[in-house]
Amino acid sequence: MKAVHFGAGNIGRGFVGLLLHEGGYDLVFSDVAAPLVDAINAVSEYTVHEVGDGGTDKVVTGFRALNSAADPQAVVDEVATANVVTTAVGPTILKFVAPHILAALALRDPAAPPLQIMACENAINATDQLRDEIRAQAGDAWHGLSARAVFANTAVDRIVPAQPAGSGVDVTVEPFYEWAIERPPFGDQPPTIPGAHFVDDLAPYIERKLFTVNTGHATTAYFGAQAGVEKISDALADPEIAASVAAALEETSALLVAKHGLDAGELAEYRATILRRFANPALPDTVGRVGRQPLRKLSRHERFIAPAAEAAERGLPVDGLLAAVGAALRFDDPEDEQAVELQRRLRDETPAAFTASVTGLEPEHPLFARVEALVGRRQKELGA
Ligand SMILES: NC(=O)C1=CN([C@@H]2O[C@H](COP(=O)(O)OP(=O)(O)OC[C@H]3O[C@@H](n4cnc5c(N)ncnc54)[C@H](O)[C@@H]3O)[C@@H](O)[C@H]2O)C=CC1
Ligand SMILES: O=P(O)(O)OC[C@H]1O[C@](O)(CO)[C@@H](O)[C@@H]1O
Repeated sequence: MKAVHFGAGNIGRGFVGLLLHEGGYDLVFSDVAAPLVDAINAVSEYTVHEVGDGGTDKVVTGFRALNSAADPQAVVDEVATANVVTTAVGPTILKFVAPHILAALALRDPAAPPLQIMACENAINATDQLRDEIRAQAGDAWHGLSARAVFANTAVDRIVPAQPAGSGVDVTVEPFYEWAIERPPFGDQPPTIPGAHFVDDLAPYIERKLFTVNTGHATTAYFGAQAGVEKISDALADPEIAASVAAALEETSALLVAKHGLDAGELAEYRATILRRFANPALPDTVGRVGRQPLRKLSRHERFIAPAAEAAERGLPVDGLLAAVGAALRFDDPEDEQAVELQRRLRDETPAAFTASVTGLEPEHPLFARVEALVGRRQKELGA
């Protein structure tokens, strides 16, 4: 069995690649970073170091790497004969992966079992986004190709920080992980990934994950950055920041209870677990990494605006989430392109135009005026 995984970065090597290896797949990594591809091909094994309580070392073997920028045809050929394709490239990069998969489907033996495709990104229905991109790029040819692949959405959860210089291909991760995958697209032949669990309806899982782990993590990062703290675990040790994170997460939990009927007590335990994970002092994680790409994180279907909008529509409280949005608007990291663009746009756009274009909220939405007011406040701080 063969799996091709696009994106040999932190989550690619430290989580998806590891679980595919444990499932018995030969692994082909595809990436565009030539030094990383060379480094992977220079070793015959790498180690995933789980740090913190209960962590162990896991060794991954049976892999190689291809550079899809230098040799796209080699990637297409591998995908054409693979059983599974996964991605962990970032949701905005899926459109660049799509042409390789499309070309591979055109080459694929029509009698072969359908290619099982799963995007492992922090986004709601990322695999559907990838499928829609492939379908759009295929045009009319899609009718003849669609039966050659099945697409399943997934929710992936493991904290994999930026890796310290000199660690080579090895990856340091937290011990915890969760990989929930939609079962129905596979019929009675799901991929063999013992570390994953298959669910009939992914919506509650992905929203519970994105609106708790990712909302909480990003809230910690933005308040931490505002306080001048560098490490995530240090940020959470500040009682004021911890209270702000707790306030935002109580609101997302209330939404998850109202929307999906999740149990309030179980959600409280889930929140406690993730706060312990963020506080793991052995994890070298920074507010810069966790706060990265604030424009993506402030968009309509993401970890702040999506739950706040739905909560507001239901008349549920949103003060904690809006406070987190206010902190996100102050995220000013010169090394992060989106943070630089965020601060530039805050200077250049009216509060209404900024709110509409960045958050995607409609002017008549119950949340719009409150976000617009936060933007106006930030602009006053900037003297804009
Ligand atoms: N790091 C984490 O803790 C988690 C990350 N994720 C998600 O996983 C995705 C990747 O995140 P990380 O691994 O942290 O980022 P990363 O930056 O470490 O890895 C991304 C990799 O994708 C590669 N890449 C970029 N364009 C590509 C292309 N066109 N084709 C193939 N490879 C390409 C990059 O060179 C890089 O090696 C994101 O969607 C993130 O939200 C999800 C859960 C946890
Ligand atoms: O690109 P993003 O969305 O920040 O992804 C990384 C996030 O995902 C997580 O791994 C949670 O699963 C966090 O470590 C981190 O905040």
